[in-house]
Amino acid sequence: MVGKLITFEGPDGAGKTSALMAVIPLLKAKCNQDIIVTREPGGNPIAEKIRNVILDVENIAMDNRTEALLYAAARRQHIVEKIAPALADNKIVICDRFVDSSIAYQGAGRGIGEDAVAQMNLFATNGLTPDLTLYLDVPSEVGLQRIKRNRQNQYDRLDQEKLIFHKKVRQAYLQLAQDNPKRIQTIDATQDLTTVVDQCRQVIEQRYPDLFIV
Ligand SMILES: Nc1ncnc2c1ncn2[C@@H]1O[C@H](COP(=O)(O)OP(=O)(O)OP(=O)(O)O)[C@@H](O)[C@H]1O
Ligand SMILES: Cc1cn([C@H]2C[C@H](O)[C@@H](COP(=O)(O)O)O2)c(=O)[nH]c1=O
Repeated sequence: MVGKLITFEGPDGAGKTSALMAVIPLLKAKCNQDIIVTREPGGNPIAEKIRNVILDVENIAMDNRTEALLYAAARRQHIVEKIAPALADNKIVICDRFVDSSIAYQGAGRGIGEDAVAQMNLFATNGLTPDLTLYLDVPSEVGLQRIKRNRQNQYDRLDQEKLIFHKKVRQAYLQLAQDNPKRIQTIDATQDLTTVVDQCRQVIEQRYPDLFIV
């Protein structure tokens, strides 16, 4: 594969989607390669259907390992249908969440174990790993407060989890960032959105100076 896979990660309410949507036009304006934007779980029709099942607030009976397997299944379909062909076509794929989310949420948050979830995802990804990950870090209280303030009518099954769950997720992300300092760049997402967007842009442009016309 010759393109680049760049992922955005972070706890719920960190501002990943907002930052990603704002940074894409800035990158596209300067980039000499095609950029596609996608998300997990989802990104193609089958994976979006799996997303709806996972996040449905009515599915309170869902077993933790079932949840982990569904995220991995959605990921597999997403990679096969969308990510791998785009990378083979030399595109830059920017993805809202990827395997790190499973390690943090299912591995740590649900308590399945980070190593077990990483192993399970190896089967789904066949070893595909992001070239660069932007981890938008916020304390769990801040992320949840943002969602409560602005998105209360769109609470999904994961958003509804207790604070302790979200704190475990954040700790796992911080550990992942510490263990993978070259791949994962941490951005303080408590800053205002303009600053966060500017820092995301700088990290990507500085990592790949050949791709951007400065
Ligand atoms: N830097 C910021 N400062 C204050 N509010 C922000 C900031 N970034 C995003 N928000 C607001 O926080 C809320 C959550 O943002 P967003 O949906 O982008 O987060 P997210 O990380 O994608 O969340 P989730 O993973 O739960 O979908 C939105 O209402 C957004 O307007
Ligand atoms: C990919 C992935 C996601 N999750 C969680 C994280 C969020 O709570 C939801 C996805 O919704 P968002 O609008 O994209 O934030 O799912 C997870 O637990 N495991 C995963 O692998």
